[in-house]
This record gives sequence, structure tokens and C-alpha cells, in this order.
Amino acid sequence: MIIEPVIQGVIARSAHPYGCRQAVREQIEYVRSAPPIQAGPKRVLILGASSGFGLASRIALTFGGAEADTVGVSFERGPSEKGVGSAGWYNNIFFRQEAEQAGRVATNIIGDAFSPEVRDQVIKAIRTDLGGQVDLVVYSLATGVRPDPTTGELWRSVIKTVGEPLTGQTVNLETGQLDTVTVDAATPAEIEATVKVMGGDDWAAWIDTLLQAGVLAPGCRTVAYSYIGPAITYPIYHQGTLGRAKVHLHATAADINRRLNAIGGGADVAVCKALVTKASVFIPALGPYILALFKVMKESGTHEGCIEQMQRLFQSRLYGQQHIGRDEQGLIRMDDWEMAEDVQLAVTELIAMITPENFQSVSDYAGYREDFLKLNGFGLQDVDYHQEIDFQELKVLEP
Ligand SMILES: NC(=O)c1ccc[n+]([C@@H]2O[C@H](COP(=O)([O-])OP(=O)(O)OC[C@H]3O[C@@H](n4cnc5c(N)ncnc54)[C@H](O)[C@@H]3O)[C@@H](O)[C@H]2O)c1
Repeated sequence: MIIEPVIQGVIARSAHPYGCRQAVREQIEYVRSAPPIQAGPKRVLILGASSGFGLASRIALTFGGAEADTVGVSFERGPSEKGVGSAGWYNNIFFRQEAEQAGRVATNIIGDAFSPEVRDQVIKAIRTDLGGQVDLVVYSLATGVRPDPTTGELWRSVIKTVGEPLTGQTVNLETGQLDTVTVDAATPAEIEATVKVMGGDDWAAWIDTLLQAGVLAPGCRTVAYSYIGPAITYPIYHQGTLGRAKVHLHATAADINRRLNAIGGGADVAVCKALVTKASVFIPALGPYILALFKVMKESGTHEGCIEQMQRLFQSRLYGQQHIGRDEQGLIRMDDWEMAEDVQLAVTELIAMITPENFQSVSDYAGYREDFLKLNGFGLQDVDYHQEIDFQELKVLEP
């Protein structure tokens, strides 16, 4: 079987296992050559470990100087009659193989992070595989649904505005076009559901459960990821439903801090850069901003991907420093280079020039598309995409 990219709108319907392995290896190579994380955590739990910022966190903490052992939780699909499986499934497998070769522990738990069963499995894995406690919990889930823990009913998050509808442009990766879309304003119930799914509720619940189980080491820290962005993106993000959820997440950090202070630890929110991930391509009307941002930041030499962001977070902010650098709202700003005045000025100018006819040539559409394909294991160097892949061989790979 030859595996080719299959894209539907902004969803990849196929993934290349050995391309995913190569993408994991490239990230490992990067952190090995980057300034190392000093005095980093040795035992880490990562919720949302299989792609995007969570996978990059895991790679940075294992190979970027801290030499951490990890338990990673994710929701992924293995090979079946329905298909080859998801990219995150293979990221988990090949990350574990690389970590074990380097003498590190890497346990993968595949399941719904919101469920009590997965919480139990995690506590058991921390006890058996990580010696009983963790020094850091990374909360990097991005999802559209969460079951209400009391009724079992599903909350569904929506990506909508709050107040007025918005018309903007979205990158369609299937057709290679900029589609004009109108984003509706959310109802109060939709806003509430989005806050339940993507806000801080579940982060706090996880920390409570882990504290009660006694699996958080003295001094244990936790970090969750957020996005704010510039004023031009406020209607779709910061002032929209996702922004409401992030405001809740920021407030939750203060609550968790109080609880972790009791064991000498603390909670942080790191505000990250806008990047192409499995989750972010779903955000409508953000396309022109990201296309312009990539172009400008690449030209100014300050562009970063998830792995560069996460290595810099742990190396220059969270660990090995006298003080964690936070802004006046207590947030760690990994979006500092994105938000630089000259970058934003150039981005605003470029956005004004982008049209559905010219966007491929004036913006970084090529880079955006390349990142998306790479997330799914396509377009990497040193991968033989003509090689026949034996389905049975994939089925026996253990997560
Ligand atoms: N992508 C961006 O531009 C960007 C920027 C700033 C902040 N962030 C934030 O970073 C965080 C991670 O997002 P990402 O873009 O890396 O997303 P992603 O889609 O790449 O990764 C999400 C992870 O969550 C896991 N997951 C989803 N539902 C789950 C469930 N029910 N149980 C267990 N695991 C589950 C997935 O398997 C995956 O490992 C989010 O909070 C997001 O808002 C993203």
C-alpha cells in the first residue's frame, strides 16, 4: 500500500506513519542542538501529548536537556479497516521508541482524558512507571467535546463570535483557495459550553484528582497553553467563544496556584504563537492573519514552530531562572515575537494586500500548507513515499 495525502477541507483523512516518525526525529534533532533546559523536571505528565504543543512539550522535556520520563495522554486512532490511523497514533509510537532508545521512560495512554477511567490509568502509570510522583503537568488538550462529569451529557464547543457575526476568509487546504465565510454569533448556551470544554474546569479537576492521589511531587508545577493575538483577530478569537474559554483558563491558573502553593508548586498559562496545528486550522476567518504572520516572521528571522516555542518556554522561562518572567496579568508571553510592534505593523500592511486571487503569491501559503502536510507525515525529507507499506506491519506497532 502506498499512502498519499487525502485532504477534506481542513481535515487530513490519511497520515504517513514513517513521515510522522521523521517529523518526531526532526523535532528531537532540533531540541538536541538548542540551548538546553537547565534544572528541568524529571517526571512529567502531558495531557494532549500526541500532536502540536503537547507533543513538542514532550520532546523538549525528554530530549532538550531535562531528560524527563513521561506519561502522555491522547485521543488517537490506530490502523483498522477504516484506515491507516491518525498521525498522533504514530507520533506516540515513534516518540516512545526514540525515548526508550535514549534510556527514558515514555508511557502512552490512549483514551478520553475527561473520563474517570483514564484518570485512574494515569495515576497507576505515574506510580508504576514514574516512581510515584510527577514534577510537572502539561495541560495541552484541544477538543470539541467534553462529557459533563455529573450527567454524562456532552458539552460541544463552538468557534463563533460573541455579539455580531463576522465575515472573513478561511484557507481551504483541499482546494487551495481562500473561501469567504460568515461566522455566526454564539448563543449564551454555546458560549457556556465552549468555556466548559476549552476553559480551565477540567485542568483544575485533573490537578485536584492528582493532588488527592498524592502523585504530585513537592514543588510540582503545571502549565496550560493559551492564545490572545492582536486586535485585528479579536472578533474571531480573543473576544469570541474561544477567547471566553481562554479567559476562564487564565483565571483558573490563579485557583490552581493556591492549591499547588500548599506543596510549594504553582500553575502558569503560557500564551503561545499562532501556528498551524490539527486544532488551529479549524478556526475560521483567521487564515489571512496566519498567512501574513508566517511571511513576515520568516522574513524577519523570528518565525518559530511548536518545537521552537516549547524549547524556549522550558529553557528560558519556566526552568533554570531566578524568576519566571510573567506579564502584569501573570501570563508567560511566548507570543512576544509575534506581538512585536514591527511584526504587527508589517502583518497589518500585508493583510490589506491579500486577496483570494493573489494570496498564494503574496503570503506564506506554501509554508502554511507545508506545515499542515508535515503534521500528517507528508512532505518530509528522507522519507520514501513510493515505498509499499505493509498494513500488518503497522498493526503490530504498540502505542
Ligand atoms: N495552534 C495554535 O496556534 C495555538 C496557539 C496558542 C495556544 N494553543 C493552545 O495549545 C493547546 C493545544 O493545542 P494544539 O494546537 O497543540 O492542538 P492539537 O490538536 O495539535 O493537539 C491536541 C491534543 O489533545 C489530544 N486530545 C484531544 N481530545 C482529547 C481527549 N478527549 N482525551 C485525550 N486527549 C485528547 C489530542 O490527541 C492531541 O494530543 C490548546 O489549548 C490550544 O488552544 C494553540
